Amino acid sequence: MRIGLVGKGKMGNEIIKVASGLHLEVASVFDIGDIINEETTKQVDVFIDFTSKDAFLNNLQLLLACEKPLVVGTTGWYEQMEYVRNAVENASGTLLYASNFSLGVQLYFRIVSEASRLIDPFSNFDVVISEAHHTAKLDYPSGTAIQMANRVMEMVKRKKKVLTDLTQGKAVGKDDLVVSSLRVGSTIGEHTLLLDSEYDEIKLTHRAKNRTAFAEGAIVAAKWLVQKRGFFSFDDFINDRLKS
Ligand SMILES: NC(=O)C1=CN([C@@H]2O[C@H](COP(=O)(O)OP(=O)(O)OC[C@H]3O[C@@H](n4cnc5c(N)ncnc54)[C@H](OP(=O)(O)O)[C@@H]3O)[C@@H](O)[C@H]2O)C=CC1
Ligand SMILES: O=C(O)C1=N[C@H](C(=O)O)C[C@H](O)C1
Repeated sequence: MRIGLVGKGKMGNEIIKVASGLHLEVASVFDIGDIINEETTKQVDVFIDFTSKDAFLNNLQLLLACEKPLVVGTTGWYEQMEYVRNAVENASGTLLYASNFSLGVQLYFRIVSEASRLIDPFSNFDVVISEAHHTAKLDYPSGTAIQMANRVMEMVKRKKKVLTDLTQGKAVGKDDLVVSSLRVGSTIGEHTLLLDSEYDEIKLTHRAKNRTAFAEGAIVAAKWLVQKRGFFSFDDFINDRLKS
């Protein structure tokens, strides 16, 4: 499998390192300003994109026109999910996305769902999400925190609205699910689900120690995707693996 890497930043460089350890070829690297077309992507079997929301959305049609599967690690674009899904389907293309390619986070997502299900009947507990990342991160809340919030909203019936920004002079409602973002130093990624009552608190935290798990997950997903066609999330891959 020959990888076409889109974006050579922190994650792009990690993909190059992990791919080399797995004896996989990164056949082409497309950084900002590089041309993506049929000619320049001849050597590529699958694209892996770690850029930015704007870069990903701007490159999407160009990438689909190359008729290669596309693994998307880039976050920040989930409000355009339907646009992206339609673009992939109209092009009869193949795309898999994840907010977080760490297998530990995929396990954590399931723990978040289960904790939310358990706390649902106990209305004396509030539920809050927080995330911390490095100061260079462009999007907030993190894609991972958005997916945690989706899981909480699915299970905790008293939460009606996700609140990612506070308003001066306005208190937080009991039915608001607060998602708070902190940007500090070179923090790789930390997510917490906090269950808080008058008497005690339960904190469930996932802390990434480095970026290797993100890169490994994206490469494993790329290997799975080259056999497929359609629009997928990393959950589809995990569920498929759990079956076999
Ligand atoms: N799903 C997951 O597991 C993970 C997702 N992420 C997400 O991945 C994305 C990238 O993260 P990270 O690597 O830390 O960010 P970086 O800023 O370190 O890297 C992004 C790279 O993309 C380049 N770029 C910008 N525009 C384009 C373009 N049009 N075409 C090609 N390359 C372009 C940037 O170039 P320049 O610097 O010159 O602008 C930069 O080199 C973010 O959205 C982040 O949230 C991050 C970690 C894990
Ligand atoms: O920008 C990052 O660095 C990360 N982004 C992802 C996200 O937005 O959830 C995943 C990881 O936490 C690192």
